Amino acid sequence: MADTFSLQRVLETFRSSLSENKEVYIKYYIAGWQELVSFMNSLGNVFSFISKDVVSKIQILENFLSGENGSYYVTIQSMVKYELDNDLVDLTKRGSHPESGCRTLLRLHRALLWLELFLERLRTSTEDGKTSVMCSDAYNESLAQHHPWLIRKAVGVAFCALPGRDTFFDVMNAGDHTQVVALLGESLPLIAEVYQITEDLYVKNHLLELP
Ligand SMILES: CCCCCCCCCCCCC/C=C/[C@@H](O)[C@H](COP(=O)(O)O)NC(=O)CCCCCCCCCCCCCCC
Repeated sequence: MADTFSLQRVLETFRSSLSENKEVYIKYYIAGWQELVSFMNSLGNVFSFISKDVVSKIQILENFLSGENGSYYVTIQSMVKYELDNDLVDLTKRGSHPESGCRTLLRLHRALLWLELFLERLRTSTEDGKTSVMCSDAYNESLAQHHPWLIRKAVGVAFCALPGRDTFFDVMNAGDHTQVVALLGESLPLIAEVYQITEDLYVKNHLLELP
């Protein structure tokens, strides 16, 4: 993996994560997150408490994928079926399976909604738009409701350290601003589709509130 972030690569990994019959490959789903983490790291140390959490969740899923039952973890769909069929998920309170694939992926899934909302704001923003406001509005509409007060406060502080819109567009490495906006327009439907497929699967299996 190259060390400079590119929005194009995020787009490609999320595109690869969708199978022909609309299942979601965990391998590419977490690769997409890995790209986003490297982007966040390039923005500074204030974000390291966030990236550490994402990295540990990526790691949990990677361990399942490369473990002896890895073949059940190829897609989100196969993981859900396997873990539920084998009672490997703590459904109502934390017990003997505190780090199931289902609950770990749910955390990333909720964050994917934040990403979608944030990128949509960024895409449609005007030159005087403030990334910190876009970020926190998107956060309040999504992830914030799942986070306790202390985390919300820490996240609020991190948002204040975000670079402005111009710098943000530049570090995405996707050409000039018009090109970034175009690429965002291309990426967003894909991210939204991956989100929706996962959401429907989790709704169907009553997994949206996993502890
Ligand atoms: C570039 C701006 C970065 C702003 C990131 C905004 C999202 C805020 C997420 C805050 C997470 C706080 C850290 C702790 C979280 C955990 O408590 C909590 C619960 O986990 P648990 O049930 O195992 O305890 N974890 C989570 O909710 C998962 C959080 C995942 C956050 C992912 C954020 C990735 C940001 C990627 C930035 C990419 C920018 C877009 C560029 C194209």
